[in-house]
Amino acid sequence: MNAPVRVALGDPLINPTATREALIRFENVSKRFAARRGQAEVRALEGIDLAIPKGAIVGVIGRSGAGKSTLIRLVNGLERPSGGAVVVDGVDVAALSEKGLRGVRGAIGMIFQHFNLLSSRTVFDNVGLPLEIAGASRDDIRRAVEPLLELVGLSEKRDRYPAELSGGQKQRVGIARALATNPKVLLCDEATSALDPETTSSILQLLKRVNAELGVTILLITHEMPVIKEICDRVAVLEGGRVVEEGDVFDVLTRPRHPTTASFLSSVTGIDLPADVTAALRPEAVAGGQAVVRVTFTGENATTPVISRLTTTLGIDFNILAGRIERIAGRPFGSLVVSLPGEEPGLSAALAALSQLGLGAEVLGHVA
Ligand SMILES: Nc1ncnc2c1ncn2[C@@H]1O[C@H](COP(=O)(O)OP(=O)(O)OP(=O)(O)O)[C@@H](O)[C@H]1O
Repeated sequence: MNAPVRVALGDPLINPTATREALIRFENVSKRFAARRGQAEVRALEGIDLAIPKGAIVGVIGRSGAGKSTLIRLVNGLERPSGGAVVVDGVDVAALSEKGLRGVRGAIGMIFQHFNLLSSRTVFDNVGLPLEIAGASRDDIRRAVEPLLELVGLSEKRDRYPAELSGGQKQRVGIARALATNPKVLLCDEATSALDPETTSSILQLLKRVNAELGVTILLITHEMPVIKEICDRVAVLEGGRVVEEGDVFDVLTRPRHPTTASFLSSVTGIDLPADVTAALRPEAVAGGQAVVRVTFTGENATTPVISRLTTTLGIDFNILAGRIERIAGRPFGSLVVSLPGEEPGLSAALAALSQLGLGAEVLGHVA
């Protein structure tokens, strides 16, 4: 028998600045792109109802073509909805004129997958650009830009040009520029998709700081579940232009209700079984064989040694085939794959006992 698994628990990490009050609200929003030259009309978004709480970091995940870019571009009026309302800080941006939109855009910063920096301008001048456009004085620009360069760790690169920077540094410039007008909202359009995993992590940590220290509400779109897992408080899953699942990140990632969500999850909460076990798995019970069961446990039920509870309660030994403990939204989530006697009624009794302990249990298959 392997040693009991002990899980050290901290308090759930809840973003202290997030409130229930919505800063952005999508109300029954639809977006259609008109038919063009032999192409049918595209229904990019349908019936979107979504609230982005003030101070939260909210992620929208979906596959290519799900409607993520369209959704985020509705917030700053880069796209207009075909129906419904997009309310930002009490203002329906869909109802604004171009002039009205320019006013609202100052309160909304945006960063992009490919950074969108001006190659002929230095780091300092890229960051100061939105203020320059707004007519700020050179002194005011300096007073705003210098602390932002400090925040993103690029004070020493202020006179460099984008071509002299790494991808991560370019995105840091993008973030500083997006913050120059002191926005309430930061929109992130696949902001880490062009970066390697380590750089992605450092940019996500920077976004977390921006949220915590400046109180900026963040709405990000991504096709990568690890991004959601690392920094978001809430997540919405978009599929075919509709929100198919939405909620607190820990709840959605540990108890996905929609198959699309589940399919995104294998990279963050799945376990790779040993190849010989995978190859031997069969759907039906094998006489005298073992059932392969995935047992999951969350922060609430992981305070005591999971394995010893199972053996003392169930009175049976079993083998651990694989296991891993994740942190999702700052809270522990563990998965163990075990094999135990697969014949009935013993198997059903074991599954019922696992459930009574508050543990998730899913039979993955059977082996001889
Ligand atoms: N300007 C446009 N004209 C016509 N169709 C469009 C336009 N913009 C987007 N679409 C269509 O709307 C749907 C949603 O596109 P969108 O770019 O929002 O998806 P996405 O989830 O961001 O995809 P990706 O991850 O590939 O960027 C797609 O079918 C796309 O082809």
